[in-house]
Amino acid sequence: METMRWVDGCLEILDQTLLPGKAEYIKCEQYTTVCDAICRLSVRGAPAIGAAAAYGLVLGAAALKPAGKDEFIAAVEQIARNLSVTRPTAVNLQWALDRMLRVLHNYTSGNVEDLKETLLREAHAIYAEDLESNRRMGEFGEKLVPTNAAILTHCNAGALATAGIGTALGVIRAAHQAGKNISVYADETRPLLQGARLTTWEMVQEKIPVTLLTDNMAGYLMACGKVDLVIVGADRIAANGDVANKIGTYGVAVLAKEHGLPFYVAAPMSTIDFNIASGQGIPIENRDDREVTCFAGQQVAPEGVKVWNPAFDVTPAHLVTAIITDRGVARPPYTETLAALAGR
Ligand SMILES: CSC[C@@H](O)[C@@H](O)C(=O)COP(=O)(O)O
Repeated sequence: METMRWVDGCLEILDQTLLPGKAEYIKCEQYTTVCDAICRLSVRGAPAIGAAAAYGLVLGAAALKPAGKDEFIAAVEQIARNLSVTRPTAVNLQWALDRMLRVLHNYTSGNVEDLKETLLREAHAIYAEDLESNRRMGEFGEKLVPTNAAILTHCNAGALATAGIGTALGVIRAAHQAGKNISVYADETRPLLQGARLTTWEMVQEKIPVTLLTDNMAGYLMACGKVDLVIVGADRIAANGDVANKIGTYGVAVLAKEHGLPFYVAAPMSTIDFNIASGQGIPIENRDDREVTCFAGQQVAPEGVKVWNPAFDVTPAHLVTAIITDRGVARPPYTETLAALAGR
């Protein structure tokens, strides 16, 4: 099932808020519908947000009837700004929009209609490249997974978060395909349950053995000797290898260190932000209090209680055993190895 698809000039987004109960697509005819879908997490996961934003820009541009090219460019830049503020942490969102804006600025012909078509081709390219990048991460990462490994993952870094087989789950899929007899433990991932709702759904569909646990069970699971390694995705990786990912990832990394387990991060190069030196510079999204005070539509905390709801945390590079990218596997010191993979 595709995370999103381009049909007759519209973007259709699989509404992940309804999974696993219902698989329904939201038809986006206007870019503002894409903005809403990103904010509500109907489409989520760093690479998927980037691709959706690129298509959103195409929809916004298509609706413009400018007097001239300069006016068109200014209007598209404003649409890009509106898309870019929907979610601040996943750098793939800004990366994809920057790539679209480069096409916009480098276009030399005066014909706005042709430019709109060129923007659509770039959005398709972003989507197609992510698919291929997932495949390569799977190929590199699978080699790190021993036969019979029990793998703990957090949140959903799977097909639903990307255009292809996923980042962390892409590695898991590749290891499964290689006949390694692996099994998966999925953290439920409070508050929005991406692990319980999405990761287990993907694994069940693929017939990969999966066991669900609540987030506070991960330490005991490791202490019982039931985990061989951890693999997670990332929303933004700083130049020094500090990793921002779904809230709770940091705790899992600390636990992995305590139990002497490898902690791997799988992410495409588009997730690495060389403009940010360390995790301290990564913007962390804070979300609505109701995500914490309510559970499955039920109020579970007193009305008006103070809430802290950061959607992501930062795992320091020293807790990360290796970063599996689409260009190869980086090991510490990440400042050097990530730059080398990027050819910088
Ligand atoms: C391949 S996706 C990696 C990350 O984006 C994923 O682990 C994650 O944290 C997603 O958070 P979400 O808030 O669901 O967008």
